[in-house]
Amino acid sequence: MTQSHIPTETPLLDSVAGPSDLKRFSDDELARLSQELRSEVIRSVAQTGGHLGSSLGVIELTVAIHAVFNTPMDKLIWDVGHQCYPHKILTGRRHRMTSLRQKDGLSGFTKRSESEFDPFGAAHSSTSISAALGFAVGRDMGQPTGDAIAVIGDGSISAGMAYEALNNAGHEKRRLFVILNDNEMSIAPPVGAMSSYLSRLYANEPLAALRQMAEGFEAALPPPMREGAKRARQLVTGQPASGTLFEELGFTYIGPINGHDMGQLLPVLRAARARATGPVLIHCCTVKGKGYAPAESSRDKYHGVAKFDVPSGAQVKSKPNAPSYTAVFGQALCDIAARDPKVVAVTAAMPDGTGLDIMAKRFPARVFDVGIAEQHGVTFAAGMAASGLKPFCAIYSTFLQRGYDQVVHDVALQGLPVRFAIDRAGLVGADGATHAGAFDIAYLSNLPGFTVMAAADEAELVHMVATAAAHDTGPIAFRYPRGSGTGVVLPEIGTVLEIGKGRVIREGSDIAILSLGAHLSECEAAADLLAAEGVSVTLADARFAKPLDLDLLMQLARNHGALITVEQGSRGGFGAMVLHELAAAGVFDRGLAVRTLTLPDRFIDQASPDEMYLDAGLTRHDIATSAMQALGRERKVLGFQNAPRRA
Ligand SMILES: Cc1ncc(C[n+]2csc(CCOP(=O)(O)OP(=O)(O)O)c2C)c(N)n1
Ligand SMILES: CC(=O)[C@@H](O)[C@H](O)COP(=O)(O)O
Ligand SMILES: [Mg+2]
Repeated sequence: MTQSHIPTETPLLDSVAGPSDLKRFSDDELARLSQELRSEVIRSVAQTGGHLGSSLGVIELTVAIHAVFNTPMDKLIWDVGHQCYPHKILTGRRHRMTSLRQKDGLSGFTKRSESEFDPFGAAHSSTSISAALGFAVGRDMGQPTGDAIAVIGDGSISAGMAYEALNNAGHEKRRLFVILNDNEMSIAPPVGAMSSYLSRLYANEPLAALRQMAEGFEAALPPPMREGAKRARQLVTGQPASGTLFEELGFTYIGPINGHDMGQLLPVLRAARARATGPVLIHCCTVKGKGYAPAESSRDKYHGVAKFDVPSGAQVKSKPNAPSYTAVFGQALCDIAARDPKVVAVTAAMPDGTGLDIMAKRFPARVFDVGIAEQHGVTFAAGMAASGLKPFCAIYSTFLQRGYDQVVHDVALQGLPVRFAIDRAGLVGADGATHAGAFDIAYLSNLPGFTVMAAADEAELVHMVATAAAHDTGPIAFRYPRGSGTGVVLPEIGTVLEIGKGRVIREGSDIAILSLGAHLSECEAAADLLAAEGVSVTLADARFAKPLDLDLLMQLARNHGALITVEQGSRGGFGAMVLHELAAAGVFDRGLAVRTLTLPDRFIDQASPDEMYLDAGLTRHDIATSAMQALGRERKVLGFQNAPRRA
């Protein structure tokens, strides 16, 4: 710690090329740097959009950690990674911040391939403590790595995986730092007993001053804080080193401390770093959106924002021509819930993102927010289904991956009628590969007894919600993409679809395109391109990946020279199911040309959804080109390849 020496008019941030530069700043200068960093984050995210509120809440924490620890030798692991913008600025990526979340730009999360200061990639929550413990073991087994520090939010620590890691870390007793960034917010207001417990930890005024539970840490703190710590400990527990859940699990618990006060953060981190021999949990209280009034005063604390005007905080949002799939689902489910009191719904911490907020407003007692707990959410829904209720489990495709064994073991194996509403199916844009809904068709269609639907447009989605509500004989899922629908007229009330039946959209004779889900409009455009080339196309919407409409499939196979399947999903999904049936029926023996258009066998980097589908080879031109190739009319393909593509 040195005295302040840099003139106040000189921006400190300009002299920071990396975290090592922070070591020469005094504590006052680190506090000054924090303010500059806050302004920089606001200025930068105003131009790009992104996860602003969470990043503003960890400004001081980021500066303090980098000032005290020795990254990248020490491994700093941000849970979810959506709060890592100040970390990116301090770790040599300031000049690239205007590219955040765009094609070829900086990721909105931590990413190993992006920087040595991102030792572990993230975007799905609650993984940080496990990964940090892995690094700690690596260090203890001689790997060239230093301390491991996990920073995890109060929302993310509600997930089962975080408890599993705490449990294991408490048992391992290795030197490890967990910083609980408690801003009393998840995406939505936090829920659950753990959240209430954390609130109680600092609701008590003596604790709020400072709770310092270990003798060693007390001694290392400056005298005024030491006294406060002793008093707090005795007041609360009457005895040293026990009391909080974390301590019972084997951690040394420090806090709660004010995560925006460098006067508390720096000495506590220094003391912990100097003295820790086992796992330590430092409980920091922060404010989501801290220091930017529009964020602090908004309901969602500007968790995720579009580009915005800095003085007013007004976000630049384009006016969509059609309602979002999410809103259509939320309203359709609410309408059904109004008619059927057995309908209930489950969200894992995303009531607004899934559209369940609509039903929650009208039927609050029938919508269950379980916190970030997809695994529990699925089995909880299975239990409700077993009791005779009609649960809709609304989880993004990418996050349902977390609950896969529960889908298999608790739902499918028992044939329970849980309805899975799978939002964000397909490529989602700025959140990138971590959030792509790529795999659900594959991972659900292979399960015996599962019914899997995909909505071609928002009217179809309304029908699928009705179909799922009426389906009592086993699990059923329907998937739909992020963003606005196609603008079709919505039915007043959904029609229950015949299970396993597709529909023909237009009839032709040369080639059949069999689409599953929201790429139907792109297939229609491809059919138009082909028609302009003199190719007559039958276009069908499969509606069901499982059970497949075998009558329709065989009819398409019989009556056309080639068949193309198209889906917004990975290999191993709809196309694979079709190939399996075609092979079983022996159609290849009769010379049918088949192509399956899926996402490629690689992860697609962030960009706009259109750019991502272009990268994936799933544009109308790709579909038309494949069709021409399947028909053996190679020369015509050139025309399509040279045609302008969507940006
Ligand atoms: C497994 C998983 N489920 C859901 C999400 C969506 N999600 C991203 S951030 C977030 C809230 C995190 O809250 P917290 O950890 O308290 O961080 P804060 O934003 O408050 O800083 C949620 C639910 C996710 N990233 N991963
Ligand atoms: C960090 C995270 O996982 C969420 O905030 C996610 O970015 C939300 O995405 P949507 O905007 O699609 O709801
Ligand atoms: Mg939080």
